[in-house]
Amino acid sequence: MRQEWHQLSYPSVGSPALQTSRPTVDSAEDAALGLDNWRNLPRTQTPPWPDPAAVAEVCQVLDTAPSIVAPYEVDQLRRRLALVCEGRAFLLQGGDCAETFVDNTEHHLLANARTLLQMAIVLTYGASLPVVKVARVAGQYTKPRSLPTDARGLPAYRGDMINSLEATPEARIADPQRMIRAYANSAAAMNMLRAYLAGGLADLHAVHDWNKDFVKHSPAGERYEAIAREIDRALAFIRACGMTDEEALRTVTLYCSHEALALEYDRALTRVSGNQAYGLSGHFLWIGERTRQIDGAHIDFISRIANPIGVKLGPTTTPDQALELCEKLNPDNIPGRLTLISRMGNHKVRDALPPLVAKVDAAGAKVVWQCDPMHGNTHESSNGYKTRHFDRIVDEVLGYFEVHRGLGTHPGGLHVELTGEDVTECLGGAQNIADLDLPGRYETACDPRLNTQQSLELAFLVAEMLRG
Ligand SMILES: O=C[C@H](O)[C@H](O)COP(=O)(O)O
Ligand SMILES: C=C(OP(=O)(O)O)C(=O)O
Repeated sequence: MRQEWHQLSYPSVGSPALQTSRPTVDSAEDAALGLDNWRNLPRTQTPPWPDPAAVAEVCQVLDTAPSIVAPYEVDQLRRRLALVCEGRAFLLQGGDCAETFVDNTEHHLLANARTLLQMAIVLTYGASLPVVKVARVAGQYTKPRSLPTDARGLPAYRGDMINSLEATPEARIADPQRMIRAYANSAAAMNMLRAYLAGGLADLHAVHDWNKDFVKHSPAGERYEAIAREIDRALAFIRACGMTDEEALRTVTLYCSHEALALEYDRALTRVSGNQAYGLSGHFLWIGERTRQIDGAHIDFISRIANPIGVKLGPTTTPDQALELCEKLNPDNIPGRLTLISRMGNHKVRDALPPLVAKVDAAGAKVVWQCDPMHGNTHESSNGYKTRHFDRIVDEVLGYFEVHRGLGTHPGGLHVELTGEDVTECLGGAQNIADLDLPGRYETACDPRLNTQQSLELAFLVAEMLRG
């Protein structure tokens, strides 16, 4: 039976009692689920924990702690992503490159959530489709690195879950106690977001008012006025019909996601529900470009949990590798289970993406195709900052739409690094941020993020692409 969007919001009346989860305490069950197989497999980007016994002790604490998310939410997200897979919804995923403990504040979390919601309204209108909203939040505390050391020769910063950004040899030692802090921060973040989202943060009219403000004040606002006016008229129509009290207009579900890199953490927060394992450290977990080896530890772990999952695909991915990932990660070909996240770079997307999409599509593999226009477009500015240019980001998205339109597949979504703060980390956009502006507010702990204005501008441009 075809399920519609509104039927996926809550467990339907008459559904069985809410399925709860439990820690994996039975070793026979553990073995059957294979949740620890990864421990014997080749693994890259392993956190350089100095003392394995200390890691085990921390994991024992996390093993029985309440999980960050619940299995029914994870299932609900998978069903929503199935609609994306079928071309009946769009996926918007975004947030910090690296969350930090110090920035896990009410102000920062709400600013990021608000920016994502603002983008979602514009995209909903542009695509005329429901938008599934997934934040990089409540667990995005690990980073894969290109090199083991930084420019000063210190051990690389690997995310607050592993070591500290502070540039001293002591602060860079991997400390497993940080997993407990990451867990506590993630739980607090989800608690706060759930409360504000239920209390009106996502009210459609209020969020659109913020967008109108953006259009009014942005130097490029004129270009977006037409779409903003159309959304305005649509909302006025809804109001005139007396639908202002509709639950759907006042609340949204915002799912949380992070890269499953520190497998000790994600394994410790895995629980069993029914006869399946769920990675309950987040709703959606993904594997990065640097850890997607088909016989490696990360792919093995993620293959064993029931969550919707993603894999990043860079320009060196071969069509055979893409298909192998589908076969290994989604053997039952469940729509919504697997998202393939292309991050090719704007110069390569038009050549590198088509063979992958064609091969996966020809094999009948059901996937969500999502575009990450950030990670293939990083360069160093003339004054030494790691940055990305807005024009290249937009061009990669454009290339991604062209490829999917050419092949008749659904360009299912966007994955971006953004913040609701007025930072100066990415170049260009209507504010015309230049190399010399970068030091003004360059605050990221790792990679450059779009600021609020650049994020909204991207949403308006994508809305134009979706309509056109
Ligand atoms: O966010 C992604 C990666 O962690 C990052 O791009 C790697 O950065 P590096 O090349 O500075 O190590
Ligand atoms: C590290 C990331 O991406 P990638 O694996 O694509 O480099 C990321 O999204 O944070």
